[in-house]
Amino acid sequence: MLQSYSLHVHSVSGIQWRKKWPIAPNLEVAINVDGIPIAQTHRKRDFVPMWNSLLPLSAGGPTSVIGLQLVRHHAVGKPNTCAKGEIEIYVPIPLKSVGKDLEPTSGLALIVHLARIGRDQVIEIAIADAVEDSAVLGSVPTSDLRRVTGFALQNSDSNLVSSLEGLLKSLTSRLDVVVKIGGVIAKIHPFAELAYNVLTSVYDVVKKQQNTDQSIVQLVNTMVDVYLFTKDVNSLPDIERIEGVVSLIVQETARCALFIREYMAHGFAARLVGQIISQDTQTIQDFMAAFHKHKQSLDWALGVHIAFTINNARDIAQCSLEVAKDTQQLEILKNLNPVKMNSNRDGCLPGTRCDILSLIITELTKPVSANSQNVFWLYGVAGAGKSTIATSICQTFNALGLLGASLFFTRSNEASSPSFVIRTIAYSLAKSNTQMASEICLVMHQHPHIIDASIEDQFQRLLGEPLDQAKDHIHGPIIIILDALDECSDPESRRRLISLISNRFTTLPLLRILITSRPDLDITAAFRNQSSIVKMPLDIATPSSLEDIRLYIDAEMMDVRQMHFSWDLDPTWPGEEKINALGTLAAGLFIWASTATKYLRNAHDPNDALDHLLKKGSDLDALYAVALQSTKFWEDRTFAERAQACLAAVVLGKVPMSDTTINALLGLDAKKSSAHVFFKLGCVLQWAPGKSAQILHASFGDYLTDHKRCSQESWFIDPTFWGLKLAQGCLQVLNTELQFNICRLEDSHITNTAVHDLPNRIATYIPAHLSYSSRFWADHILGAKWDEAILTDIENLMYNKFPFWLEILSILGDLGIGINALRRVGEAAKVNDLKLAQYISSSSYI
Ligand SMILES: Nc1ncnc2c1ncn2[C@@H]1O[C@H](COP(=O)(O)OP(=O)(O)OP(=O)(O)O)[C@@H](O)[C@H]1O
Repeated sequence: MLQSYSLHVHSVSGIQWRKKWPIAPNLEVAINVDGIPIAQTHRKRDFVPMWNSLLPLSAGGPTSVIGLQLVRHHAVGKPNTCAKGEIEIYVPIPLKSVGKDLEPTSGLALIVHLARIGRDQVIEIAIADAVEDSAVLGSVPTSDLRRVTGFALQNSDSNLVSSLEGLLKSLTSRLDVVVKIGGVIAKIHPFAELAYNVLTSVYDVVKKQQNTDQSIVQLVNTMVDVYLFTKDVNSLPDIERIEGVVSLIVQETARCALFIREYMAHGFAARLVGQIISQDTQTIQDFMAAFHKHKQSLDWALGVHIAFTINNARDIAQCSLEVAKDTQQLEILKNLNPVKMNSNRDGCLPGTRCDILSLIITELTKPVSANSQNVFWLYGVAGAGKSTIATSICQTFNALGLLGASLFFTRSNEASSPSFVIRTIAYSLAKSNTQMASEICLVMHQHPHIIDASIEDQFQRLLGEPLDQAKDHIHGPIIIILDALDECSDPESRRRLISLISNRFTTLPLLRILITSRPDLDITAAFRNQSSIVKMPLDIATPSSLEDIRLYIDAEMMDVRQMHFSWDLDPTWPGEEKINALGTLAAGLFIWASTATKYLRNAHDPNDALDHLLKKGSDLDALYAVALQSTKFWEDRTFAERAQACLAAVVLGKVPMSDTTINALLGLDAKKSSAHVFFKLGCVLQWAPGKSAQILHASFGDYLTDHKRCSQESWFIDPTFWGLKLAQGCLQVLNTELQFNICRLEDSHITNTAVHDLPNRIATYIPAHLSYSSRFWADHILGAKWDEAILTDIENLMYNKFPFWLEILSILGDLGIGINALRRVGEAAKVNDLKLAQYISSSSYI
């Protein structure tokens, strides 16, 4: 008798082509049953095709074999088979009869039908099974799910509930010991506290429930066993001795607690069904294995009395979030063209910001539910410490494997643009979760130009839909951090992003989004009345903020004393009274305390410098003035101008530049290098010879360029004046250094991708200052006041070097920048020089 089947041909993985074909091959899958051709998929022209074809099949008997061939079609000539494989429909397993029930026979076989099915079908089968069981037992003979659930609840083992209750009680009390003794150990405390809070909430749920699962009881039992060490460790030195292992254990506990909470939230019937899906079962086993391993490490560390750390805790149990390993997927994902915006700073000094960190962690890890608030906005004045808090949160969730994406915006980074945000989040999510990776790759396949779409479209296709599809494979919250949103471009450019965050991000309950920013008008206006956004001001005047700053100053003084070792300062220098006085002057502003202590570190005479600081008062501008004044640059007019130019390049530069690049732009030679300026500004700039110079804090750039705050000072940087100077520097570089075939390519007709050593050639022939000038000259020119000299420089570039400029942009992969720049300069030229404007508008058509 004929039996019908459906075959879903999805895609092919692991293809390695022998040759690099210039055109994607045309591929199809041909299907036969028992050697007879039955069907084929549509052809797909792709190196990694996805067919997604559903094909009906018929087979004659239990031994039928389905043959599948990957066939390549050519423009001319016959198609050829690249790969083939077979599946048997039935798998008979030979059995031997045992016992007395069966006659001995040689042909006894169990026939197994193996097929992959979807989650819905699994649930259907499980419910049908449960209904059948209940019918056999004669209690609830109905197919109604609710009644099946009720049946399952009534018949579950109440002993398990009480044993889980008992175990959780003892686990939380042991964890409480760790929270208390680990209170000041930053490595342990946030994780222990999170685990404690979550487990307490699980305990409350369990007390109310009438049922539970054996596997969860076993898991909690294993954890309790690991925490036996709390009985022996009563003193702080002891816990410090085993700090490394304990830190891993509490991280694991926090992860596990979050998983248990999500798992328990699904209700018994759903969990019963979930067992069949087995993903949760696998996760539970992974956790058990990890805890056993930690227990061994701990026993060893306690036994041999040495501190012991295991690197890479995440290797041990990759539980809820897995890394996308498929290299082909990674290749596809790279087309999202994401940007790197990681935090490269330190988190909070241990012992500071404890309350706010704990509050944020609790908010971000609240149970997933459709109507909970999932966007958390921390706002406060410049330098209050928001980004440092965001960094600590980022580190905490990264260690827990729950960090989905983190974007730390900075004004000096061209990547801090709204257009990169959604695709960078999508890329990071895909990298942290295999299911998300598959879903996003599918979107990229269906919408190859998605990164050129509007951010609303990108949101829907790259976040909304994939998260919805992958939701069953995501345990618990995924944390997204957007730090310093006010530094993401300007209010006009980020208008749609802000609206997306306040209206649409709140519809993604699986994501927990921490946003930090200054209370800029556009952001405040958008978030103010949005009920699904938790608003949290970072108040600098609270007693705990003041105490945190005092702690910070105290800790920083150790560095100051070390720097000034030749002064033989007392180990308690400058004494409690002066530390308190500095704390009072900082008035809750971390940036004041941080700049002040850096100033003391770099000062020639620490005692003099400290007295000077104490006299100046708490104004941040006054502090910056003290730091700048102390360089003594401003007494000599020529030197002052050079220092000002160097600072302007750092503050107005479109990307961070090294001292050598800045020298080339400003026409400074080695004797007058910008390095001399940067060397003396360690308390406000981050710089090392040959490395890029960046301001340590955005508020310093604000101060230097604010007419109202420092126009009377020699260091004031008027953006219109210095913007023009930088534009002139760029144009002079371009007019001198641009030339035909700058990278010495053998053939100028081939594409960039065909030049295998292009990166080496770029490094050799295009120095950083030439690349910077090519990309940003037009940005500096806009908003500046044109004069005769700059007009001559622009004309020179346009009439004499224009093709070479386009060539360099094309090599750098930045042609888009050139076209945009031309358009904007063309508009500005209309006001200044009509002939040039006409020339530019005709070049724009090239
Ligand atoms: N808890 C902390 N522990 C140690 N240092 C801190 C802490 N908070 C802030 N700082 C220091 O203070 C400086 C300013 O803090 P941060 O950059 O976090 O402020 P912010 O509120 O994000 O400022 P802005 O809004 O201007 O970006 C940091 O560079 C850091 O050195």
